[in-house]
Amino acid sequence: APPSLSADPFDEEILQDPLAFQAELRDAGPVVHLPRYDVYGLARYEQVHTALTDWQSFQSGAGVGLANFRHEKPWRPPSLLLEADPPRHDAPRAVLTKILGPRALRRLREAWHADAEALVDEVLTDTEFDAVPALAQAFPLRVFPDAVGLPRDGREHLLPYGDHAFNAFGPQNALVAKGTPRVAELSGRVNAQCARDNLTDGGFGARIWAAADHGDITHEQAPLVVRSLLTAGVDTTVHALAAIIYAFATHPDQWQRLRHDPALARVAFDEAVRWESPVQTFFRTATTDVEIAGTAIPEGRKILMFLGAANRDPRRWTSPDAFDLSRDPSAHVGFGMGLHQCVGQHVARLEAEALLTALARRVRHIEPTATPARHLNNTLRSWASMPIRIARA
Ligand code: HEM
Ligand SMILES: O=C(O)c1ccc(C2CC2)cc1
Repeated sequence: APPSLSADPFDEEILQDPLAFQAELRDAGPVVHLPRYDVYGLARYEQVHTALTDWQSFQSGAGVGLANFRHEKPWRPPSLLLEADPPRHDAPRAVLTKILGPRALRRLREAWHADAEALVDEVLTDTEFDAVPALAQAFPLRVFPDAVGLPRDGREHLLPYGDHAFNAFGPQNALVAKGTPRVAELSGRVNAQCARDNLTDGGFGARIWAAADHGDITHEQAPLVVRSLLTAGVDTTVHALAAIIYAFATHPDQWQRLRHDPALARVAFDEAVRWESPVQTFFRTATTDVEIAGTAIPEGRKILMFLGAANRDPRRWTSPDAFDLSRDPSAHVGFGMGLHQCVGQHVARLEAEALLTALARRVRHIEPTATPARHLNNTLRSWASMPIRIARA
């Protein structure tokens, strides 16, 4: 039988600072039973990579949270991408691959770089501010809803909706209870924003509906595919941008490297996603009795993949805890891997590149002015506030 650890991975102390627990998990073995939830934990890069790429043995269709959709009703209709396996997964995935691909984003590049410069100019009228609201939240909320084609009003529901959705992948703990009173209202608002007549022409949303007109997906599927963008596309990038700013505020030498070579913005984004892993965990369900690293996992059991732990596994990475722009972070699992690998990663990368390029030109020095405050979430590694001081270039 595999080793077991009695800790609760979703305990608030562990969510606040998960690194020691993740090291304990990795060292306990390639597969660790977690009796607290009767799930199997994978924290080493090799096993997480195996589970992510073997979608037949480790399925998403029973949900990618602790809840097993075969036994309990999901809190919302399952995603046609995240919580679907082939063949159901195929058409919606092909539609988003086209709409969110690097080529499709070329038309946004110039506008997003200009928006980033405008925002940074506004923010830098002060030299001390909280980077979370001022930059990490402000920039995605300035460019992404417009790119989707959302109306101006009602955007304030996106962050709390996503925060609850990411909590809901975990157990029914206090973090989920915190969001429950607002679920009906938030869901109503977000679902309304997926309706065709609420989406402006040319945006990602209208293009999803046009794909239904073209017969690539059905008109019943279209609003759910738009919902995927609204669920996955806001909180993730907000916390990734916060992670990038935190990484550079605490590694001034790396900031100077970026300033001298702005082309490093792209690798800086992936290194920050590896180092912080804004999406920390996801589950899979054993499709049949399956074996991984010599451990038998019975059909129907949940497997908990610690993406953040895999991204800091010393068996895979040299000096994993270092934030280092000279490494090649491209094999990180911060966007998943294989069939379900993040289809929105190019959108996220473009947002980060635009903001980082604007900051690198204007800011000579960044430093924390107080201990930053974590925002706790069952799935997201996130920040509530990050007070910094900058020196203008
Ligand atoms: C830094 C920001 C982001 C991070 C860290 C992130 C992370 C991830 C991860 C780990 C997965 C794989 C889930 C799994 O294997 O079960 C994923 C899938 C997905 N992401 Fe992202 N994501 C980010 C940004 C975005 C954005 C901006 C969008 C939309 C524009 C998006 C849309 C999606 C969708 C639709 C899926 C499901 C893909 C599928 O199941 O085929 N993500 N993301
Ligand atoms: O399709 C969705 O609704 C969806 C929700 C959350 C994510 C997380 C991984 C970024 C991905 C997709």
